[in-house]
Amino acid sequence: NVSFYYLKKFCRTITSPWENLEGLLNTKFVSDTGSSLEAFANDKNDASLCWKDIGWLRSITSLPNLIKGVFTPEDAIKVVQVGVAGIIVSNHGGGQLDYTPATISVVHAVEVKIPVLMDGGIRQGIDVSKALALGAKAALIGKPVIHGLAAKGGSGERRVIKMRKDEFEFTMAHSGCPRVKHITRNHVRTESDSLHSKSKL
Ligand SMILES: Cc1cc2nc3c(=O)[nH]c(=O)nc-3n(C[C@H](O)[C@H](O)[C@H](O)COP(=O)(O)O)c2cc1C
Repeated sequence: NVSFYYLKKFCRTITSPWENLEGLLNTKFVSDTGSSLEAFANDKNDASLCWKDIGWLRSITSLPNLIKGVFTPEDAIKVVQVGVAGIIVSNHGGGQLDYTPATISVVHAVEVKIPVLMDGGIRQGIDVSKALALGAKAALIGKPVIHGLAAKGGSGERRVIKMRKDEFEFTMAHSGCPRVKHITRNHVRTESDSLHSKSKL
């Protein structure tokens, strides 16, 4: 069974020693009291982080800052006020809190003048088209790339990205969009569009 094989490979990857962190932290796993990796992650999370810290972040780099995890129009307005280069609409791949809405269902509501990117649940090239049609400048991919890496290493990652790119181009060709700029809001219909058109009848 191919998927079981990939799953086994994936599990082996995530439970093997964290070679990229070798020498930076103790990679020993202690199952009953939590791993040292967990302690490391907790140590890096600062619960006192707040909006004013964005100004400090901007002051220490000339690179463009993007704020990820924005989900509501209210937060998007705050992000614009603190002056970053862009927003990533994200629910962190659903990994933080169950029952958060799918990002594809909220991306259209984040209407700001800075670029809006989105991630979460991009599984086929057509999902990229949907995200762009709903106002995103770009769609980002998380877990599928990791699955490619687990299955076949670097070539697996490249293969996943190529597949998504080919599917995206296929979608564009079949919806009459020779260029990305030709993808418009009219290329998708959402549940709320259907409700509006019903109420007009
Ligand atoms: C192994 C793994 C680790 C992640 N770590 C972080 C993280 O430290 N911070 C964060 O904001 N998002 C993190 N994410 C979420 C991704 O950045 C991204 O938002 C998400 O994977 C996109 O959704 P998708 O996986 O459905 O494509 C992580 C995701 C995975 C799979």
